[in-house]
Amino acid sequence: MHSFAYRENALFTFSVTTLAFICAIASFSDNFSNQTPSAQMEVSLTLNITARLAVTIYLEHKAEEMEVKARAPGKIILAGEHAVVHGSTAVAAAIDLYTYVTLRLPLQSAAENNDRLTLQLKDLSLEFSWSVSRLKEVIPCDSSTSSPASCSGETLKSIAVLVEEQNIPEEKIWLSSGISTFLWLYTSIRGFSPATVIITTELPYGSGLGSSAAFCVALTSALIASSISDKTHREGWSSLDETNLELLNKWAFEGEKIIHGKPSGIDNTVSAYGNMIKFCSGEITRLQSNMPLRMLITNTKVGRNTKALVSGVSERTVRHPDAMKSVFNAVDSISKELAAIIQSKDENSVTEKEESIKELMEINQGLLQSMGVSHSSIDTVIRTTLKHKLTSKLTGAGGGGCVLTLLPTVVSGTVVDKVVEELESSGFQCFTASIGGNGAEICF
Ligand SMILES: Nc1ncnc2c1ncn2[C@@H]1O[C@H](COP(=O)(O)OP(=O)(O)O)[C@@H](O)[C@H]1O
Ligand SMILES: C[C@@](O)(CCOP(=O)(O)O)CC(=O)O
Ligand SMILES: [Mg+2]
Repeated sequence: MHSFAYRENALFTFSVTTLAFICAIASFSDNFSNQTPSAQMEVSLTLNITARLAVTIYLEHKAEEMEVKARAPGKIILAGEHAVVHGSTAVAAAIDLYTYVTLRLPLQSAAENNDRLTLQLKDLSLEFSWSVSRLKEVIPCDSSTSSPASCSGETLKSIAVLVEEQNIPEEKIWLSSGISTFLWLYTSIRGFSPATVIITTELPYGSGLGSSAAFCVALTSALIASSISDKTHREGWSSLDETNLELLNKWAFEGEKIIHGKPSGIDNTVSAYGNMIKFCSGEITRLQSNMPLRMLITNTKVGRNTKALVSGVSERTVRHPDAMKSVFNAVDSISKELAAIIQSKDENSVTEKEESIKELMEINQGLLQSMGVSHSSIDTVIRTTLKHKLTSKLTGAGGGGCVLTLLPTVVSGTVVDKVVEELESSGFQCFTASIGGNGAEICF
């Protein structure tokens, strides 16, 4: 339906432009040679621009497809990972590293000749493709629904068959859950229709910076945007309205369930809404930071899998429910205190606030250790930064992945350079990212 609207629009603009073009030729041709050279030049320029416009619109129409782009950011968790899955409070912030999705939908006539759903993962030079009839044959039809619903075990099994057929290279087998999620979200939101979906990302995969959530949020944003009726072209990125944000966040959470098993929802929420949030059992409080917050991010490059780490903590909780309850309670207090410090407008100097944050990060890291999600590579980062009196904690699921190091305002660039040099000489990769930026955005 919306594809038609787009085509009619293009045809209308094309006709008007062509008419203007013909009128211009008619009115100028008779007396063109009688004009001064500068007037002749002006006429030629007008005709040239009009002709170019007409050709561009004609080509756009001939392309016979509609394109929607979306992007969603990764995140850091300042306090509360894992415990948040068990009902504790956590604090997270969006970072300025994004996953981008381009959705190309063929218009009606072109769709008749193209019956494929294609997924291109550009950074990995991988392409996966299914005929729409194959998708219809394998995925139960009731999976297409207008409101967010969970993927049933039966549907997930059927989708796994479609993923297996793609013969993913063994060294990239970790992508399987992402591709299953793609098929589930696409067919649930857009049904069984052809398209090409192109994905690129600035986030490292499986490193604690929320690549899975950014992927689910960006994909869902593009899918939802494709059915928004007002597709007036706007320059640059624009955010979605509250209703669509809420809808896409619910869908992205369902996607995260396929990848994480039992996600808390904090990653998709911060990726969708951006900024800095306090999150507890689905309840979101947007935080307004009243102090500078600089973090160094170190990627240990030790691969790990969030699903396995989350289920490891759950198993430990089943074995030692009382002890783990106390651990989760302690994390809850840390996150609440951290959120209060960040937002506080009182006279305490920035240095005092930074000292408190440092200590809270240290306690949080100790508790993450007791949940069994740290790693020797994380310990190496912690030891290296501590030599320079800097405090670090893991971020995300742990087990390797990324580590955050607080960079207080008094710390000089020379010290930071030294720490980075030392960390990188151990084979780690360091970078800084701006904290608390925009959430999901779309572009037509
Ligand atoms: N751009 C992407 N394309 C396809 N799958 C992705 C993409 N980004 C993330 N994923 C999926 O998410 C998984 C990583 O998620 P996870 O283990 O939660 O770590 P993190 O979210 O910290 O990066 C990958 O193994 C893959 O299945
Ligand atoms: C461990 C956890 O708290 C965060 C996982 O983040 P990531 O997938 O490692 O980026 C899990 C969750 O909250 O869903
Ligand atoms: Mg994840």
